[in-house]
Amino acid sequence: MINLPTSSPPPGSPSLPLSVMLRASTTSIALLALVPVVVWRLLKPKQLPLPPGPPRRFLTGNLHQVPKVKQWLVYADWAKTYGPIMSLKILNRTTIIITSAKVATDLLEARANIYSSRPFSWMLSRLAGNENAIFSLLSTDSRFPKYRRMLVAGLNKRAATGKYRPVLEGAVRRFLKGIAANADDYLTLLNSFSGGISLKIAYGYDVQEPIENDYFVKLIENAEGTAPSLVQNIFFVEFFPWLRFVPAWFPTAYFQRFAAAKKKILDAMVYEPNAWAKKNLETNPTEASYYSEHYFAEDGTPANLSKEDAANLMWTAGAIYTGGAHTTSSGLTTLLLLLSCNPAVQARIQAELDSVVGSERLVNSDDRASLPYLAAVIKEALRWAPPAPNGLRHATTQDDIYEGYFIPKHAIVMCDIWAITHDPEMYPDPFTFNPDRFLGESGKQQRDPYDFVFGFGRRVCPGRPLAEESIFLTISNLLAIFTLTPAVDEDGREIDPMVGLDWRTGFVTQAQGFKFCVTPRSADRLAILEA
Ligand code: HEM
Repeated sequence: MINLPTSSPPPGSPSLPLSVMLRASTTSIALLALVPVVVWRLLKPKQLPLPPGPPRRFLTGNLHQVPKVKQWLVYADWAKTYGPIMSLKILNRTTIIITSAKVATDLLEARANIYSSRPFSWMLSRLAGNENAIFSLLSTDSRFPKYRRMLVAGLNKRAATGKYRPVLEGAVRRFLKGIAANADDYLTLLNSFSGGISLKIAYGYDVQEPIENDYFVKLIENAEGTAPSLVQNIFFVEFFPWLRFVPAWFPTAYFQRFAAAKKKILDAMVYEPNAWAKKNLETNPTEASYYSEHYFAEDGTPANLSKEDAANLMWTAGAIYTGGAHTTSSGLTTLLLLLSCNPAVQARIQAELDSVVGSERLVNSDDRASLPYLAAVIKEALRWAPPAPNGLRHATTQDDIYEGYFIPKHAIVMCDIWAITHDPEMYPDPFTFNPDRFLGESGKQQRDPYDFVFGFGRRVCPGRPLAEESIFLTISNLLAIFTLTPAVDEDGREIDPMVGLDWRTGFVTQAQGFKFCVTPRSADRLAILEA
C-alpha cells in the first residue's frame, strides 16, 4: 500500500488524543467531499470509456495496485491482459500507461501539442517549489520553450564534440586510470565520471576526490528520493487543494512541514551551485561551461542578465546533473556487465578499434563514425536495459480521444520504455543481447531504440548528444586498453555476472551486484594513459 503521510505524525512525535481526533476529522471531511464527485460521475451523460486496466475499487480506484518497485516489469505484464494502452484511477486521477511503440508514437510524438506537459503536484510543484525545474515545468508555462532552447543548444553534438571535448577526454582518462588501479571500485568511478562531467559542464566546477565527499555531489546525492517522496505518497492536498492554506503549525498540517523540509533540500541543490558559479566567474573566468556561456556577453564582459534570464539559467544549469549523472552511469554499468560476459563481442570491438585507430593513441570523437560495430553494441545495451525504463511522466493539456478511448485533460501519461524495447515483434528474442540486430541490410529496417530510450516529443532528452558521446568515448577507450573478464571465486572459477544480478528501482535503474576483472592488453597500451 502507498503511504499516507498526511494522516501520519512525524516519526517519534507523541500521539495526542486531540491530534488523533483532528486527523480523523480531516479524513472524514476529505471523504465527505468526495461524495459530490461520485454523484456527478453516476449522473453525468455517458462518454467514451477510458482505456482498459485492472479492476478498480470504489473511491480509491487502483490505489492498492500501484507497483512500488520495478514498475516497468509490472506494466509490461499487465499489458498482456489489457493491451498497449491502459488506464489506472488513483482516487480521482487518471493515469494512462503506454507499452507499445505505436501508441507512444501516435500520442507522445504525433500529438505532442497535447501530450508534452508534466503532471502538476501541489506538494512537489508548489509547496516544495519545484515547478521551476524543467522536470516539473508545465508545457503551457511561457518559460518552457526558453528552457528547452537553452538546454538543446547548450548540450548539442557540436558542444559535446567541440568545446566540451577536453572535459570528456579528461574524465575518460581519469576513469580508466581508476579502473586500472581497482576495477572493483567501478561504481564509484562511474559516479565520479558522470557526476564530474555534469558539474564541470554545467558550472565549470571540478569535483573533489573522493567524489562521495564532494560538497556539491553530497548536496545533490542527498536530495535523491526527495522529489519521488513528494509524488509517490498520497497527500490529501492533491485532491483538496484548499488544504494548502492550512498553516504549517496546525496539528494536522504535517504535509506542510514535510513539503517545507523537502523544499530546503531541493532549493539548495540548485541555488548553491548557482551562487558558486557566479562568484567563481566574477573572479576567475574558466574554460567553457554551460553557465559561463550564458553569463558572459560576446565581448567577454558579464551579460546584464534580467532577473528572469538569471533564474532561467539557474534552473536549466541545475537540470544537468540531475538529468545526466545517473542515466549516463547506468548505461555504462550495463555495458560493463554485458562486455565482461561476452568475450566474442569484445574481441570484435577490439578488432574494429585496432583497424581504425591503431594501438598508439586514445580513441577520440572523430573516430566515432568509423566504428559501426561499437555503435551497434552501445545501442543494443541501451535497448536491453534502458536507463530510465519508465521514462518521465507526461501530462495532457486537453481532452483527447484515441482508438475509441477517452483520455482526459490533466491525465498523467507514463510510457513503459522497457516494455517497448522488449517487444518481441519489434526486437525478436528481446532478452538476448545481440548487437548484430542493428547491422547489415536487416539492421537498416530495425527501429532505432534511441527513438524510445531518450523519451518523446517536446520532452525528448536534451542531453542525448552528450550522453552518446560520453558513453562512446568511455567504452571505446576502455576496450582499446583493457580486456574485461568475469571475476573469479576463491577456487579460480569464473563467477557468472548475471547470477545474483539485481536492478536498482526508481526513475533511473542500474545493474547491481556484479564484479569483473580488467587486464591491460599490453604495457604499451596502458602507457598511453600517462602520455
Ligand atoms: C544514457 C543517458 C540518458 C538517458 C537514457 C536519458 C533519458 C531521458 C528520458 C527518458 C527523459 C524523459 C523524456 C520524456 O519526458 O519523454 C529525459 C529527460 C531529460 N534529460 Fe536525459 N537521459 C540521459 C542523459 C542525459 C544527460 C547527459 C543530460 C544532461 C546533461 C540529460 C538531461 C535531461 C533533462 C534536462 C531532461 C528533462 C527534459 C524535459 O523535461 O523537457 N539527460 N532523459
